[in-house]
Parts: sequence; structure tokens; C-alpha cells
Amino acid sequence: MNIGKALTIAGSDCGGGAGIQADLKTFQERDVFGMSVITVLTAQNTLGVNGVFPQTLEAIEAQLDAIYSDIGTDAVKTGMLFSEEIISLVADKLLQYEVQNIVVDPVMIAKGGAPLLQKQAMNALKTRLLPLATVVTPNIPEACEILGLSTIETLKEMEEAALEIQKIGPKYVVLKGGHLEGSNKAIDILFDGENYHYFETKRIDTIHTHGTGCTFAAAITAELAKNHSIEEAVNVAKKFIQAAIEDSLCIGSGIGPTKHSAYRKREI
Ligand SMILES: Nc1ncnc2c1ncn2[C@@H]1O[C@H](COP(=O)(O)OP(=O)(O)OP(=O)(O)O)[C@@H](O)[C@H]1O
Ligand SMILES: Cc1ncc(CO)c(N)n1
Repeated sequence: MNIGKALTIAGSDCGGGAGIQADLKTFQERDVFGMSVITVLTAQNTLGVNGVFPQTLEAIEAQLDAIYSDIGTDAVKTGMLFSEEIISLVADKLLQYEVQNIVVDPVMIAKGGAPLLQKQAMNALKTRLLPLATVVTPNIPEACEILGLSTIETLKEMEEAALEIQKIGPKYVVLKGGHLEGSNKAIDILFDGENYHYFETKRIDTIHTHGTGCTFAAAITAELAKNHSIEEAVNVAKKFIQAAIEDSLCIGSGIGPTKHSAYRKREI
């Protein structure tokens, strides 16, 4: 039987809420075959990140070569890449294997404030990875960092930022409005190079949003792996994350994870 094949190239969150673990849970929920290349091990829980252990370039390259010399992918997501060297290696390999359907989640800072991307790696993210992306999924602070802006405060400013990011090279930009202050809605914007598409849900009043960005981008990746359009992929991902946050889990004593099985249970 043919099944969509999705790969996540990201950091491991031993606490299970974000990173590789969130991505694989999401791939499974969306019925694609999930694979992983681990770039960094993190020691983290709902209270914060206690340790970051980058894998050697040799180990990352060997994982990518193992997958692409045999299995291949229909869509790929990148998450925590941490350093300039890892970003460069991943970009080289995506080019070498002519990888299609690349979702770049430009992970920079954990919800608790820990840095997940070194400051000196920002330029490589912009110049090496964004031009290869089919879609990039920044949140508002990440969009500000990419563009060197101090704030994005309105929907109009989100639209302008999406347009500017698209000029860097990705085919599509999904700018996530989860961080937009003072709104009772969570509005994400998809810019396709010509038009804006809006995906709006009610903002849920919860602190338990650990891994929401990873989960959302992984759901987009899964839908692209099944050959769905970008609009359809974002539409499903938005419903998926809304259900997961609504049923978020009180696990740990800090910022808890979301429930990846929530959307499936509603569909039944
Ligand atoms: N409180 C909320 N209620 C409803 N939707 C939300 C809420 N917070 C975030 N979202 C949605 O979750 C998705 C992920 O957005 P978010 O801005 O949380 O990502 P992120 O900050 O990159 O997450 P991460 O912690 O993984 O870095 C988006 O679709 C966003 O609109
Ligand atoms: C490994 C990893 N990737 C991404 C995030 C962002 O949520 C996180 N907290 N940890």
C-alpha cells in the first residue's frame, strides 16, 4: 500500500511535548509514515530546557544519507537546528537529494525563554534554508527576528511581514498569530505570493501550549506528504492544533503539552 512519507529534522524533547516527539505523534495521527533525523538532544520538561546536546555533523549526515539512499520522503519538516553548521549541512543535503515539499519551522526560543537557535546562526537560516522552503511557519517573535523588526502588533503588520519574508525565498509563508497581543482570536495568515488566506479560531485561555508550533508545522507536513494543497494543509493543521490545545494536558507543573489525539477523536 502507498502511504505518504514524512520526515522531521529536529531536536529531541525528552519531555514528549515538542520537537521530534510532537512531530512523530502528529505524523501518526495524520496517517503518514513518520521518520526522524535528530539534530540535537535536549533535556527539557514543562518547566524549561536544562541541557542542549548537539549531535555531531557526522551523525546528522549519516541519518540523512540512510533515509535518502533508500526510503526517500514526500514531505520534510525542519525544526530545532541550533547552529550555523547544522543548518548548512541540512541545506546541502536537501539540495543534494533534490528534496521536495520542505516545511521550515524557524524554531528560535522555547516557550520558557531558552534559546534553541544560536544568535550567529540566524544568517544561515535566512540565506541557506529559507530559499529552499516550500513553506516557512514563523510565529510573531520569529518573524520579527527574521526581518529585524521590534514588533508586529496588527493584522496589517502581519500581512506586511509575511510579504517581506516571502521575498527571502520561500514559496509560501504562514505567519502564526498565536502571540498577537490583546486579541481573543488566534489568526494565522497564509501568503501564497499573491493572495492572503486567513485561518481563524477562538483563542483558548490556557498556558499549556508547549510544542504547539512544532505540532502545527508537522500537521502541515503530513498533509503535504499526502499531496494536499497548501491551503488544505494549513486548514487541517489549524483544526488539528485547535483541538489539541482545547484538550491540552496537565502534565508536569509548568507549560504543559497538547493532546495530539484530540482531533482524531472528534473526527470519529
Ligand atoms: N491560545 C491559543 N489558542 C488557540 N490557538 C493558539 C493559541 N496559541 C497558539 N495557537 C495556535 O497554535 C499554532 C502554533 O502557534 P504558536 O504561535 O503557539 O507557535 P509557536 O510559538 O511557534 O510554538 P512553540 O512553542 O512550539 O515554539 C498556531 O496555529 C496558533 O494560531
Ligand atoms: C526540541 C524542541 N524543538 C522545538 C521546541 C519549541 O517548542 C522545543 N521546546 N524543543
